[in-house]
Amino acid sequence: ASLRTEFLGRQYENPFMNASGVHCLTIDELEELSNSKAGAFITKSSTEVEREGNPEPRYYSTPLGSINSMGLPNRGFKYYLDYVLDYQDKHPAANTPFFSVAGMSIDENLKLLRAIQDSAFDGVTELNLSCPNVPGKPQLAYDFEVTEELLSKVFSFFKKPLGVKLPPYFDFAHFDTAASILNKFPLAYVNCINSVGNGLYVDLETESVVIKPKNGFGGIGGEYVKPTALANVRGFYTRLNSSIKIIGTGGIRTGQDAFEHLLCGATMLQVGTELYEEGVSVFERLLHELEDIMNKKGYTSIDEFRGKLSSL
Ligand SMILES: O=C(O)c1[nH]c(=O)[nH]c(=O)c1I
Repeated sequence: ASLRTEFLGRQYENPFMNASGVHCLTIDELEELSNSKAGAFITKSSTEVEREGNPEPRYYSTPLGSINSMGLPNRGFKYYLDYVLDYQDKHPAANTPFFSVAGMSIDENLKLLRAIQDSAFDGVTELNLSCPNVPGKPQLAYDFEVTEELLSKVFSFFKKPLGVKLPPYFDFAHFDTAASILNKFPLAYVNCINSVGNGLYVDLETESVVIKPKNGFGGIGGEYVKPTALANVRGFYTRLNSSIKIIGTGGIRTGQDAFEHLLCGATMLQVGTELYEEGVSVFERLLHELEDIMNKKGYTSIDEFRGKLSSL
């Protein structure tokens, strides 16, 4: 079976990539991703100015996943733009890394996107509308009016491929409203889901929370979130114009999880918690496990089953 994937007119050896935020804060981490079996990779969401992020401990792994309240630490927009432009020059034949942006305000998002539009960047941009961990900042994509206002301003000038990173939704009315807004714009894709916001993990021994920021509240990832991730992938796959592709993120720990996301309609697949725990070797394991499942089922390409989830 072949895992070759076409996404936004570009060919990828396989659909796997890192979830923004994991293993992508420094050039060393980005280079390790570039040299791994990942089909693609993406930078840490950046803001105009470098950020320390929240006080530690701010990430904690559990048997079933993870909780994080990193607080948008990043080296600043210029650090990542310089990296991706340098990457384009050094690897003219390869696919340029994806670039993630998470401005702290509408104006900052517009400023960063204008800079990308005016630059030589020829890759795909991901606008993060769903960071749950900046104290005092609600997740943009839970405010439908602001989301629509931002996207209409963005698409008045941004002409390069742009996707949005969405938080999980939990109500059909929200799927319907979000999709009706997103369908108004020439979006390249939606990425479902970001971590499930503001969960709480308790340590029995210490009778305490496990991360310092926000009294222990943080975004949940890993096995806990797969049913929600699959529901959001499927919910948008069945509501959005077919021109808007889906990136599936959330709970991908095995080839089986990857297969399920593809069956629900995902094209690219992002790995967060499992990559954090296992390192970049996770990609080799995942693509072999996915290939084995496809061979057992008699599929030679992903196109044969993508989106073909049956109802009863
Ligand atoms: O705390 C973070 O840095 C963070 N953590 C997440 O789980 N998702 C996000 O989009 C972000 I920007």
